[in-house]
Amino acid sequence: MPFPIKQSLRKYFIMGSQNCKRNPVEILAEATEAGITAFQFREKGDGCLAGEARLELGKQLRAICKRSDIPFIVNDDVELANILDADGIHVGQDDLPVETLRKIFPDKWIGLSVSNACELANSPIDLVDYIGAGPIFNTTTKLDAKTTVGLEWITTLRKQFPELPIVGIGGISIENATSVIKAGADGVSVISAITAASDIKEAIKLL
Ligand SMILES: Cc1ncc(COP(=O)(O)OP(=O)(O)O)c(N)n1
Ligand SMILES: Cc1ncsc1CCOP(=O)(O)O
Ligand SMILES: [Mg+2]
Repeated sequence: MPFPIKQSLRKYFIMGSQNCKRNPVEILAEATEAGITAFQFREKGDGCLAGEARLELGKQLRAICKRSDIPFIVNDDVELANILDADGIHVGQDDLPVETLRKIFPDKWIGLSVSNACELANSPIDLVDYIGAGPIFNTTTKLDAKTTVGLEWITTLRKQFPELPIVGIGGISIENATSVIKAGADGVSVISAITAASDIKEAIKLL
């Protein structure tokens, strides 16, 4: 993995076509020009693409990340991560276990969502490359999001794991992003702060 992980987590954009009011390929191209540091393809939820259409979009988004030299992470789907030659995969607590994933992908980044102390106790942190901590604030983007955990969750994780790459997620905006970093995260991961922005480049600059 040629990318420095903590720097890559700094402005981590997550998106699928279901999050976009216009062409996702154009949105990602603008976002990379504006300085996002990593991208996660998350084609999931109401109105998302499936089958060939999903794969075709994935290929186009993957090509943009390659051109822009930023990591391309696939959400949940091992087969898609393989086909698209992703740099990493992001999974949650109900997805494929990290122990299995690490055997399949010895060299790809594995990101794991950790939302509370119970999940943390059951997570093989030594096998993951980074943690997605949240939802930090209220979000309407993910309908089945867990209970909002607040900035305290970042502080707690950082105290326990001084060196672990941590990215905050959930309801992160231009206005509150700094508080997530001050709490100890290496970066912010956002969907709507970018996809719903009237000026994507300005939003990324302000983030
Ligand atoms: C960076 C990052 N953090 C958390 C998540 C959420 O993953 P998960 O809990 O598996 O939920 P879905 O995204 O699969 O709905 C994420 N995707 N990225
Ligand atoms: C995928 C995900 N996981 C936890 S909250 C969330 C959605 C984040 O979207 P937004 O940045 O629009 O709140
Ligand atoms: Mg998942």
